[in-house]
Amino acid sequence: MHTAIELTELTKSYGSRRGLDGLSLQVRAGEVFGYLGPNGAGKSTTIRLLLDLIRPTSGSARVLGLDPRADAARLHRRTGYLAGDFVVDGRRRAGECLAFLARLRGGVPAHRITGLAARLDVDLDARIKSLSKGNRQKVGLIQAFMHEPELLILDEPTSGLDPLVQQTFLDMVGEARDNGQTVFMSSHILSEVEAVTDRVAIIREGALVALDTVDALRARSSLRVRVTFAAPVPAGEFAALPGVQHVSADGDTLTCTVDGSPDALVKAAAQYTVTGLHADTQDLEELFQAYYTGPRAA
Ligand SMILES: Nc1ncnc2c1ncn2[C@@H]1O[C@H](COP(=O)(O)OP(=O)(O)OP(=O)(O)O)[C@@H](O)[C@H]1O
Repeated sequence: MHTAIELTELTKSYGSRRGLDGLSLQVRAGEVFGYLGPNGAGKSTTIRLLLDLIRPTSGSARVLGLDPRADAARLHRRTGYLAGDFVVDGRRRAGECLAFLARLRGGVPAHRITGLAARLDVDLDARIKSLSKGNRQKVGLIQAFMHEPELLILDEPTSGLDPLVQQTFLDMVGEARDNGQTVFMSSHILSEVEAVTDRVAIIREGALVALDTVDALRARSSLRVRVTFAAPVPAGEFAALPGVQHVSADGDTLTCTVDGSPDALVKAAAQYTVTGLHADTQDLEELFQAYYTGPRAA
């Protein structure tokens, strides 16, 4: 089986509100897939649909080749799920909760639980209610990873984790991939997950706006250019060039962005006396901001 998750025209309406709007995408078996989008984009809605915690208004989802609704019990045994709002009985000790969840999953070797707890620095004897938000999140991660499921579905797994623990988490994800497991994880911050993701989908207002590798998305970044001339130049002439946008002139300095080749810009600038030239690419976070706020087009 080469497809771990397949969404076809998946739509979820909450009354008149649209949670998800005809979303189609495929997650390949064995990949680490980042699911990104701003708050309210529909990430948790998608994840809840995958686990049959809510039902679609129309369209369909297949997970590990199964129907989330008809095959829910079989599917839940083969997946590890971390909810965005992971909650367990606060009066119980972390170790008791994990042992209980391990039994529900048909048994997990004790060393898997203690090993993950040691790695993430979780006190298994502590009562859940005494744990900080970050430590509760770590208990959530342990229960998702402990049975080495074929598919991990993680909703905002890095939320509340300090940078050191985030790195441990990323290592765990990398090891899961090496082990042949598939990881589908949501985040609204690309930099927290880009190091381990094979591909990322960016969604906004319930629809897909981009799906590619991080490198390919990076290659789509615009070039930011600042040219200084010996004397002021007519900005309009540059604004008309292919791919050149956001042109502004300040005295003898012209700034703009360029999509694609800068050839036309360089040739136009060469008609005048150039005294300085500076060019750099948008950083990834800026690019993502553009996806989050720019026109809704894939
Ligand atoms: N139970 C619900 N009832 C009504 N509207 C809902 C419900 N759940 C989600 N929505 C709406 O659906 C849209 C998508 O929400 P969702 O929680 O899936 O987004 P998200 O991408 O996970 O956001 P966040 O990053 O803030 O968790 C939002 O507009 C939200 O207000």
